[in-house]
Amino acid sequence: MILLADDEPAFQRLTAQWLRSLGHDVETVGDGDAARAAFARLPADVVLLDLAMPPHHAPEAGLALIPAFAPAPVVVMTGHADHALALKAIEAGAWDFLAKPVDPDMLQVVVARAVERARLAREVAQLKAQSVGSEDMGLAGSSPQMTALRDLVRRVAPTPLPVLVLGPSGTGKELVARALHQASPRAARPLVPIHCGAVPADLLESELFGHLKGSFTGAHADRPGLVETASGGTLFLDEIGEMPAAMQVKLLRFLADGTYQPVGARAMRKADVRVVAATHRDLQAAVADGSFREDLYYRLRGVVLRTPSLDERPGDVPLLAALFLRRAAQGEARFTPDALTWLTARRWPGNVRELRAAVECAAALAPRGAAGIAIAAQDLAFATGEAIAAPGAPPAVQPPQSLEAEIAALERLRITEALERTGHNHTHAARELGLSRVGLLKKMDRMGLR
Ligand SMILES: Nc1ncnc2c1ncn2[C@@H]1O[C@H](COP(=O)(O)OP(=O)(O)OP(=O)(O)O)[C@@H](O)[C@H]1O
Repeated sequence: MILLADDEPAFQRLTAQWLRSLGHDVETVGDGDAARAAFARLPADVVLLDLAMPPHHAPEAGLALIPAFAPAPVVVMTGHADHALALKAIEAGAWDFLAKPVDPDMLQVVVARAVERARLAREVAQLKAQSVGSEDMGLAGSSPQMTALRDLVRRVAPTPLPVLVLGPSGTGKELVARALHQASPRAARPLVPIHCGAVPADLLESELFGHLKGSFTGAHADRPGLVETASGGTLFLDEIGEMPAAMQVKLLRFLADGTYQPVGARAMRKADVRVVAATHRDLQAAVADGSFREDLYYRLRGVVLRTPSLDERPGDVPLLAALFLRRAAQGEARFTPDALTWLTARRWPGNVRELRAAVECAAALAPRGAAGIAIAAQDLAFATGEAIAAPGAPPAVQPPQSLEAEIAALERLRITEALERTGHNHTHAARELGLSRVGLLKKMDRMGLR
């Protein structure tokens, strides 16, 4: 479908007639707001846009409109003498331009190219969506929990149902939202994320639903909201549990029938958006204590997906660590056996995010030998701030392997600390540790510390 936005009735009529005679579906509108609203309702494949239309008649307002139609190719129509403006439009993301009065043959060629481009973009998105069906969709892990989660994502993605993703912090809730979008028929349209807790409460409404020029101090121009930007695609409401009460009502109305009101606007608008929300908070408890609306909770939870913590699937730790190491290291890289033991023995309260950060940090700091980098337990401990070894100093904390090994590591740590504190005076260090001098020396011999 082609959206033709032009305020001259005669031009609109004749152009639409010509395009229809060439076999295209055409919808016509006479101003910028109507163009945006029509696109939000039903995203067109191609947009033909006159840059100087009501309500502003200023070409700058037309230029500002161009991104709202992404990813549809936009063909702008300018006056013959407006070459500079046409170039600005291309910079702003327009696909092509036509000079007015428009030559019908030229129009036919430009529109055919733009339609072909839109078709190719759709095809690429479809192929991508099919291929994600066979891979891990970016959600790595071979545990039964992750396999079940991926299965659910594949089943839910093609539906228009709203999805609520629940799980502790750092477990991949945003990745699930991306996988849902990528495997859905909306993949060619944008996925628009918003962190509901990061935007100040008084700005959230305008951020989500947009505003009209002059609707509040500082609103110097009309601005589309994220709902409009996500039109035809997916809106990801991250940390939905942080959404202020006043916004919860407005979001509820939008979820009920797809309508919303930009700040300062009189009329309602409509957008076709699939909503995925996520939170690490216990939403049911928030409903019980009155901080989250019950009706909104039930609207959001069309389908509930849960991302498991790493504690629930420790078997995924080596696999994820190897994945992050492959991504972070350029060239050969591996973990030493003690590093793998350390990784699986440790708990990861920050979940995959913490694991990823530790591996990336260790990979960046590890020295590169001829055979690439080998990351040891010590490097990981250093990366997580658990053991800061001074250059040349004996390793501070060894990875806990068994109770015996843990006791030995602690003994070694206490002895090296005491020696450092006493300037390597064996008598003083022994006294501090509650040992005889000979006893300390024997231990130091055994540990190779002399
Ligand atoms: N299964 C996974 N496979 C690969 N990477 C993962 C996986 N799960 C999480 N990650 C990575 O871990 C990091 C955190 O993931 P993400 O932001 O999706 O978590 P989250 O649950 O949304 O966190 P928060 O609740 O703090 O917003 C990201 O870098 C992400 O790429």
